[in-house]
Amino acid sequence: MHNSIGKLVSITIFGESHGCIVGCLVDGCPSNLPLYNNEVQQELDRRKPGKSAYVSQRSEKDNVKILSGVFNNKTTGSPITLVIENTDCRSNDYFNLKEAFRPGHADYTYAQKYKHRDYRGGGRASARVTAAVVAGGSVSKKWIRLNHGSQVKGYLSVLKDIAIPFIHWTYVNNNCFFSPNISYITTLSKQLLSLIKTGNSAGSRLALIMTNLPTGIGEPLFNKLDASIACGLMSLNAVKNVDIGSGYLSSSKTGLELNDALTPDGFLSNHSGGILGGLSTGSDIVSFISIKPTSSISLFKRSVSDNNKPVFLRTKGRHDPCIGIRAVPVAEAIVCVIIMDFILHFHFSEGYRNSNSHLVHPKAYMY
Ligand SMILES: Cc1cc2nc3c(=O)[nH]c(=O)nc-3n(C[C@H](O)[C@H](O)[C@H](O)COP(=O)(O)O)c2cc1C
Ligand SMILES: C=C(O[C@@H]1CC(C(=O)O)=C[C@@H](OP(=O)(O)O)[C@H]1O)C(=O)O
Repeated sequence: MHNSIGKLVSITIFGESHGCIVGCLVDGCPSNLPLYNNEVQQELDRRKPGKSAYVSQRSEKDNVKILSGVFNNKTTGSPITLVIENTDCRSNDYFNLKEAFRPGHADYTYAQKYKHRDYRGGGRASARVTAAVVAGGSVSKKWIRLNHGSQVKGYLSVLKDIAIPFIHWTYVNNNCFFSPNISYITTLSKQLLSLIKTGNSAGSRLALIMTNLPTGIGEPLFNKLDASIACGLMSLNAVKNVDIGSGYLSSSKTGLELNDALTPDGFLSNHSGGILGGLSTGSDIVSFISIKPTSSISLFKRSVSDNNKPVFLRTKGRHDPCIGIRAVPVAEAIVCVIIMDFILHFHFSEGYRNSNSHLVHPKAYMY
């Protein structure tokens, strides 16, 4: 099992949904980064379940403990260990999955590979472990902001067939959908409540914007910035597609339409999503992810038992009707780790040492 991501700075996550804890080891964070417990907690509070009628009703406080790597509220340069206790598990809900596989979850594939599966709440395959990603990512989030003024921000852009037009960032953290448009709250609420009532779930799409990045971060050819961002995002539970800039729409465009023209003041558009040749252009990096509907639904569906007998299965437990809502802080967190890793690499590059040549910040456009 591959539990780490990142090279110069990395996070390694551990724990299961219904075990004692989940946690994260952050290795390679430079010393002297001011880090307070409440900063990590703030990020965890954005993600935790049980906060509204529109998410999993599992009631986890997600209180984080910093066990190592921080002394007098500053990082020491040694590994940072962050742990979060699991306090609201109801493992009995999962006993029917001991010998049968939920359609759409990881039960079947884990059983095939490991031959010994923790079926309680999805075990290691549960998005409970994304709490650990958010805790670890909060360290990178702070580091990139303090050292480069860079930020990674996400929002819900589509819920099933409802496209949510972006209005302003101020709305995003002030409603329980991470919606950038306050006039859509009633529509989103109605859609979700009717899905919850019928025991069904919905897919979604998130937008992620990375601002104020140095020009030239990334590592062509096999560690391109876009490839690494996509790898981080696709590593998250339930993410089925990543677009960078115009993404899949690029295939239906002409060169004249898609090429971002350059002027002495910078780029005139950002169809590239802020990345050319695997390196950042200095424009905002723009990415979208598509997330599948929650597989654990309370409607019956055909499946098989582990001795390959047909069964008709519905899932118990407390599940998110739409994963994308709580995935916003998770997606931000993993991208922060990747960006910090590349910025650390960038510190060894010519572009960084000869900062009079390439470190200009051209005009950055969001779309
Ligand atoms: C924030 C978040 C919350 C999730 N909540 C649930 C959930 O409540 N129930 C569920 O079945 N899947 C949920 N998932 C998705 C599963 O964890 C995921 O589908 C499963 O691990 C199988 O992996 P895959 O979808 O990437 O193939 C969630 C994912 C994320 C990112
Ligand atoms: C616990 C969390 O999310 C869980 C993710 C999840 C899954 O299958 O991914 C299934 C549910 O677990 P349970 O059935 O034990 O409530 C969610 O609640 C969390 O995000 O902290």
